[in-house]
Amino acid sequence: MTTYFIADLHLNEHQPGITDLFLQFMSEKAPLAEAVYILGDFFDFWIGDDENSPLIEQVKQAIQNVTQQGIPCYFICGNRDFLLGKRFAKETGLILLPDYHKIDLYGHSTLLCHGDTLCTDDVTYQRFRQKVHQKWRQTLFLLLPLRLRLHIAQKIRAKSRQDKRTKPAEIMDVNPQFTAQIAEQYQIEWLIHGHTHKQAVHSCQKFATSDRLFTRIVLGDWGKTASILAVDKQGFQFNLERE
Ligand SMILES: O=C(CCCCNC(=O)Nc1ccc(S(=O)(=O)N2CCN(c3cc(Cl)cc(C(F)(F)F)c3)CC2)cc1)NO
Ligand SMILES: [Mn+2]
Repeated sequence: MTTYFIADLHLNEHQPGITDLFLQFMSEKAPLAEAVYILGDFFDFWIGDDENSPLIEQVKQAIQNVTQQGIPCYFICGNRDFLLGKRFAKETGLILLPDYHKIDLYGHSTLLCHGDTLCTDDVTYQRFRQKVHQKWRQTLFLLLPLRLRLHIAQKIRAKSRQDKRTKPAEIMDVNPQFTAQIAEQYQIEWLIHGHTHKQAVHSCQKFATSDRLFTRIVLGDWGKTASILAVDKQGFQFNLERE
């Protein structure tokens, strides 16, 4: 039996090819899985569970088909789809997980997260994140009419694109010291996350002094190809070597 991990599909209306890759994964691989974990930035943006579109309907149906077969599908929100909530989960059978979630993965103590919380050097982003994760702000935002939320979202996305162009690349990667501290705190061997779009397997030191290591597995973003991490009792592998 295999457990799958995917993240950073950034599903949106303008990239139907990625949606097709997801639908293919959910009809060919997921039904044979022990579990499926979606580790955030699943949608390119998300302004509330009341939003609807053919894309959202199609994706909901695909998830529901799998969860109704008794295959658990878990979701950790990303920096783009942190407003995906209980209603979406109820409609699809998705199980929402907190920002950090520890599991036993075939005998390996493993921590799952999206990865944006590990990018502590990006102070302006962390400030933005802290604000929009405040419950009262989310409640207020979700009370706004959908059209107004869409308008605000477009503005913020444009600003994000601008920031991404101007920020030095290294601050948008995980902070090694903070990541090691999290690994130590949760007492884990494996850390699986997405967000940086840099598919890789890193062997990291828990602390500068100690020789204790942990393995950091980074999921890639989806584009022409999917990035799917498959784990079973023999170990783990990515579906495709990146071109
Ligand atoms: O890699 C890096 C950097 C990576 C880039 C980080 N940037 C990034 O994620 N940007 C971003 C994420 C989500 C969207 S959105 O369109 O989905 N949407 C916007 C409006 N959202 C909102 C919510 C609340 Cl509660 C309150 C408000 C308020 F108050 F502003 F109205 C707005 C809900 C979500 C738009 C852009 N660093 O390491
Ligand atoms: Mn992300």
